[in-house]
Amino acid sequence: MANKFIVFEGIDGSGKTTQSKLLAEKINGKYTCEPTNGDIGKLIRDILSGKKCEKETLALLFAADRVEHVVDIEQHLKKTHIVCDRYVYSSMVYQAIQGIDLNFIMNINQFAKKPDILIFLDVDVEESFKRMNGKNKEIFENKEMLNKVRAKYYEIIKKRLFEPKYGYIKINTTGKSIEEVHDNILTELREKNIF
Ligand SMILES: Nc1ncnc2c1ncn2[C@@H]1O[C@H](COP(=O)(O)OP(=O)(O)OP(=O)(O)O)[C@@H](O)[C@H]1O
Ligand SMILES: Cc1cn([C@H]2C[C@H](O)[C@@H](COP(=O)(O)O)O2)c(=O)[nH]c1=O
Repeated sequence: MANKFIVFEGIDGSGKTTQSKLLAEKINGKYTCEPTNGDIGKLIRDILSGKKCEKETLALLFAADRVEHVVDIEQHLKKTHIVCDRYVYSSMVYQAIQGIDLNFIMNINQFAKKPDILIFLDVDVEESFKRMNGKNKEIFENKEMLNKVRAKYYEIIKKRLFEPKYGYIKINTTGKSIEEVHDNILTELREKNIF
């Protein structure tokens, strides 16, 4: 069976990093994330922490970071599964909400590799704020914004934009423990015969 490329998406504080690391460990895969820890990813994190930047520049930086990331993903897929914490769908959501045209976003990300599955971790915004507990999120730190982000994820999935090979898994994490969400994910992956 070929190694799988699995992507986690969801609003800030939905549990992506927690769950993607748990899944990567469970399936002996490699955890990766966007923005990456490379030079472009580091520049993006500087911007996200408050450095001024035009929204078009940020969209291009995420796409540029993704160019390097996709090369890395392709290499590692030869040897192991990949579990990715945020990917092109975050650009389709966050940059679109910032006012960037979706066709432009898809065009600058046209090289992005389609994942095998997208796991969308849904959560009530109120709960996500409690979980983030003051984490410094300059650009996207308000409930109205995160509600727009959540709605945009639903829109993308409904329209099946950049549809993964085996489709989507949607997990509602509100009121669930980390372990319960992890178990839900494993169950859904087995039901889709991903593993
Ligand atoms: N199901 C859960 N119940 C309660 N707390 C959780 C749950 N999942 C994650 N957390 C906690 O919520 C916080 C955010 O989790 P995590 O960093 O995994 O979210 P994230 O979606 O990656 O957030 P971001 O997009 O902001 O990086 C962490 O402190 C984590 O321990
Ligand atoms: C990949 C990607 C991310 N973003 C935004 C979404 C988040 O608010 C931050 C990343 O923060 P995290 O705590 O590391 O998840 O960046 C974006 O706007 N566009 C993207 O493509």
